[in-house]
Amino acid sequence: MPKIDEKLLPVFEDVLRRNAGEVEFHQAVEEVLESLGCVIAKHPDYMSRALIERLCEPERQIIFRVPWIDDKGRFRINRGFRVQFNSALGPYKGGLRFHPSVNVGIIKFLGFEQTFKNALTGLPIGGGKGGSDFNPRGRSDAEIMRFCQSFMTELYRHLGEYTDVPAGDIGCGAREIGYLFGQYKRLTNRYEAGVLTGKGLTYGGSRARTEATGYGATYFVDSMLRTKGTSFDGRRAVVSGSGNVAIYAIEKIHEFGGKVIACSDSSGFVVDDNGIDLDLLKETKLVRRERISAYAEAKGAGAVYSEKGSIWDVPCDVAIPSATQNELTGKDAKSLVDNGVIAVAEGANMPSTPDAIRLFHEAGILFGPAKAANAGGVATSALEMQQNASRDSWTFDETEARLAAIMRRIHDRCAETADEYGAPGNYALGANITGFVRVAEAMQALGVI
Ligand SMILES: NC(=O)C1=CN([C@@H]2O[C@H](COP(=O)(O)OP(=O)(O)OC[C@H]3O[C@@H](n4cnc5c(N)ncnc54)[C@H](O)[C@@H]3O)[C@@H](O)[C@H]2O)C=CC1
Ligand SMILES: O=C(O)CCC(=O)C(=O)O
Repeated sequence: MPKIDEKLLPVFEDVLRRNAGEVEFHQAVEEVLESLGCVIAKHPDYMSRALIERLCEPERQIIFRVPWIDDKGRFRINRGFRVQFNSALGPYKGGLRFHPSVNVGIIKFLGFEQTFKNALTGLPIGGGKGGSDFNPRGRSDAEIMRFCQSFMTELYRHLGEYTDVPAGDIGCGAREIGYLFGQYKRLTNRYEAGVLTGKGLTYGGSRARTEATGYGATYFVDSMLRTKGTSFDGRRAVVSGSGNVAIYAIEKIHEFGGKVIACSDSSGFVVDDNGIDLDLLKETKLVRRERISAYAEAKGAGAVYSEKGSIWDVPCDVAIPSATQNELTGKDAKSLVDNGVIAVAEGANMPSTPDAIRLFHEAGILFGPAKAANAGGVATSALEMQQNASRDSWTFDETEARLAAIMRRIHDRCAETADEYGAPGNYALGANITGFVRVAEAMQALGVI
């Protein structure tokens, strides 16, 4: 199994030393470096020009205080982050995560991954990520708005349509993007639509952006299945999470003729053998903002809620982890493989642990890594920027057709690169190398940056 090439070990040791304790960032870097031994053998100049070291060091890291007042008049303080990772290909681009677990290491791993993912889309976007340890759960609308306004009151000076363009992520959806955009507009006195993506359709958002990550992951799986002469038709799928990515992955799988039989949230999971009722799931999660247990209660017969065990023990043909990092362990991967899974694609960022990925590769199943499989969201954000720049607004079908074409291209590029480097079918290797080479070539052309 791949290990880091000895020429790259000093780079990794440096990352560990300079970013002590940032375990998710270490994990993300290690996974990419394991793929790059064969690249530096072909391109020794990448080493001599320190391109890999430069790529592991963010261009800029911003950490700031976010003070706000809750509904009871109490003063609250959160910490805000924006890691502007790499702008060789375009303005920094990547979401904002609002979740109590957020820290600089998590934002750094996400920004690092984003840089390669954005490169893979083939579109002119650099990589960045941000967020806060703010917990939106149980907060009123007014509290969310005050928090977002305070967050933007610092962040706005670091943003711009040619500089850095955030979007949503966990805990940051259309409502939060609206409040953030409103405050940006107030502070700058500019209607700079291209400064944020994931906007509402009434003020410059793109059709299909909401659906894009989940739809895109499903297109990616469909492309992988086609290489084996098969499809979603009649297949059982499990999708973890029940947020933005999960909901629209479920929607598209159903359109493709598959049946999603389980989904989850951070408290437990639901198995519904008749297939997840998407209208009820949307009502539960997007409108009433309730726990997934409320779905099972409302659905009644056929739907079983559980807080014990793992969603990955539910037998399925296709699995799309779409909740959070490291949610699918080696043990879960073994269970999926033993139960006959044929394809796994990462809707979330880094949801599979290194052990799990190793097992999927050893078992020879189709494995779509996050950088490729969930790139549809950011790609459609780039399409939103295009529409904003040309003051245009495309139809849903036109935008989705572009998304589908981008996902098929990403799939094919990863597969071709894997073939070229002697590892046919290894999409993870293909994604890492394709993304890396595109950024490295641009950095090389731009001088010592
Ligand atoms: N929204 C987007 O366009 C994109 C999101 N992603 C990634 O997809 C994943 C999900 O993001 P969204 O759907 O946007 O967020 P969301 O906030 O809409 O939904 C997150 C879902 O994950 C669940 N969850 C969170 N922590 C969990 C845990 N520890 N265990 C089990 N479930 C947990 C939540 O209950 C919720 O159902 C994240 O890894 C995010 O970085 C990746 C690409 C684009
Ligand atoms: O749409 C975007 O700019 C960011 C999406 C994102 O955060 C991700 O791909 O993880």
